[in-house]
Amino acid sequence: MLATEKMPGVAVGSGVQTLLQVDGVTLQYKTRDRLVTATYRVSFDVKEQDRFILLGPSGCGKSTLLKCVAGFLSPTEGTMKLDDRIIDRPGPDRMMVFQEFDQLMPWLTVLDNVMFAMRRSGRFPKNEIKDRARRATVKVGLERFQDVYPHMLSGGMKQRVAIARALAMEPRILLMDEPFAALDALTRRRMQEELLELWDDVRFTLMFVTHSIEEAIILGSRILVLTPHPGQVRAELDATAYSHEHQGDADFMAFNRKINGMLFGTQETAHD
Ligand SMILES: Nc1ncnc2c1ncn2[C@@H]1O[C@H](COP(=O)(O)OP(=O)(O)OP(=O)(O)O)[C@@H](O)[C@H]1O
Repeated sequence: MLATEKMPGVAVGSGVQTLLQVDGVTLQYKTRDRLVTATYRVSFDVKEQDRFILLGPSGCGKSTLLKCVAGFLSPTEGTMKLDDRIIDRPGPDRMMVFQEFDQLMPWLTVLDNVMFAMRRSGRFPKNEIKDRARRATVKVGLERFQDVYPHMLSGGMKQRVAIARALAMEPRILLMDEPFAALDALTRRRMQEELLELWDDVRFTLMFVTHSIEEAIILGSRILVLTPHPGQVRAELDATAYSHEHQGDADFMAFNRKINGMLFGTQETAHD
């Protein structure tokens, strides 16, 4: 089935286990002369197989929240738990997928790129690494490209390698911070479609940061709308009903306007 259809009847993220619990999280940076509050008392849950979007204006703390999930910084207030365990450091159960253009090592083949992080982590028996890496590339549909170098791949394929490399570490959640922000509109759309297709095949749990309302609606199963700096939760929305095919539809446009109003208007905090 086409990935961009969001599968009516399949309850994405519902009835499945809560993976990540964020409870009243305030995040701050201490600089030499001031304290910057990036987010204020943010709470949300991410369930297995969610495509969970953090959406908000520049500076509202989206990246900071993602870094906290990754374990690079700790909350000043509140807790973050993954599988009921407090997150207090980085770990292979949370893999960050970086932007397409800086994430693969150009001198290594696809398979070697996937194996590199596995070797470094020391998590897997040496004699299993190659097989595991092969399985990860097969999972993302790149079995015929294992011995190819990154410059021979399309942008979408490079993204698949980066995701294969992350998935090979068997994370509980994939974290992506505005990976498509620098791309032209057509490429961006193709990458979004690729990501959804891959999600359809593999059903990983995804946390994705964007400040594009449209991208959030297309990619997300759930959208957390944050207020301007410091970020607070304005709303948590179900976006399972919308995808690329619905982009010009009245419903899609109305949903877009609703979110736009939440971000830039005066709408009250809401949950639906
Ligand atoms: N290392 C840092 N030291 C001090 N302040 C920081 C640091 N990183 C981010 N900030 C501040 O924290 C706030 C949140 O930043 P963050 O990058 O998380 O926002 P964002 O929503 O991801 O923004 P954007 O969409 O522009 O990437 C901003 O006011 C930013 O200036």
